[in-house]
Amino acid sequence: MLKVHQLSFSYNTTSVLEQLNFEVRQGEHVSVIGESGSGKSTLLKLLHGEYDLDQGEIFWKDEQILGPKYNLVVGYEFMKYVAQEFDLMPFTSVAENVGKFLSNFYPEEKKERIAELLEVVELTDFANTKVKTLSGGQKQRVALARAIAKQPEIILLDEPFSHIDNFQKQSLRRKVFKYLKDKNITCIVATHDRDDVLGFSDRMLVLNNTKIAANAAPKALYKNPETALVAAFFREFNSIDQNIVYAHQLQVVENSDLKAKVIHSYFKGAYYLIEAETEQQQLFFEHPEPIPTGTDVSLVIKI
Ligand SMILES: Nc1ncnc2c1ncn2[C@@H]1O[C@H](COP(=O)(O)OP(=O)(O)OP(=O)(O)O)[C@@H](O)[C@H]1O
Repeated sequence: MLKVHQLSFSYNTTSVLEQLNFEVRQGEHVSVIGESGSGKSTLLKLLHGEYDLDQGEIFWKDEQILGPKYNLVVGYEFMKYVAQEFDLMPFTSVAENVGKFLSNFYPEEKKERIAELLEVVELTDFANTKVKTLSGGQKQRVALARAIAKQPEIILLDEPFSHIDNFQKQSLRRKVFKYLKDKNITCIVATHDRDDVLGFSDRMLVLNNTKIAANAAPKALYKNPETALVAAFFREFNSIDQNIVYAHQLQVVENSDLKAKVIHSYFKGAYYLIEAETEQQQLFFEHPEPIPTGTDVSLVIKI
């Protein structure tokens, strides 16, 4: 169990996180979301022991996570952190990078383990390629494989799939998160991508204004987002009479009190996102077909 108690941290005089309290169980998958600059990366670095806290404490089981003031070497055996910048060995092969922290004592087992890890991150064909010749996304996958090589108890991932193209992202995400769940590895992911959260996270921590604005299951927050910040993370939404209404919850009908004029139709694949305006506000709704600009429509909220 990870326990964070009254954690406060500032860079020089700028307060970034104030009095955070939360817990994460062994094997749990928790996402940390929030606007750019809300402190997601800082929180992961603090959990990793990279900085000294201003206040509060962090425990993994019975061990207190301490910053550089108390620890000569940053980090702990049971914890791995994959930062946005990956610290790889550029002139050695993918396989050597992945196996860097594995013991050479049982070379056959080491080889098998590296093969298993390369399979998880879909880099089997690149085992002998030098890291310096890889793309950003491939490097990110090497960093992921290296982090899980020694089976940590807890892994901290900062935007883990940000460099990976859409062709591979979906399957890679499923493989990596399934691997972590199967091995009961606690996983904390800082992300901007709702697809990293929906379908994978047990819980979401929302950072806003130095505080935890929400801490709940993604489904609960999706169904009842409460704030624009949370709703915007999931999908396009409107604020109607101070209620959050997702674009897919607005439907065109023959006649209603909510009337709007269409401004633009955006092709979104399975549907069109229609931008419209009433006398008071701009509205977005989803529709199976484009609607000509200037068309008057009546809308109802369909919950
Ligand atoms: N080393 C540093 N020194 C001083 N200020 C910093 C440092 N690192 C981050 N900050 C500031 O702390 C705040 C939080 O930054 P952080 O990188 O944790 O946010 P984030 O939520 O991870 O952002 P993003 O989503 O853009 O990665 C920002 O205002 C940032 O400018």
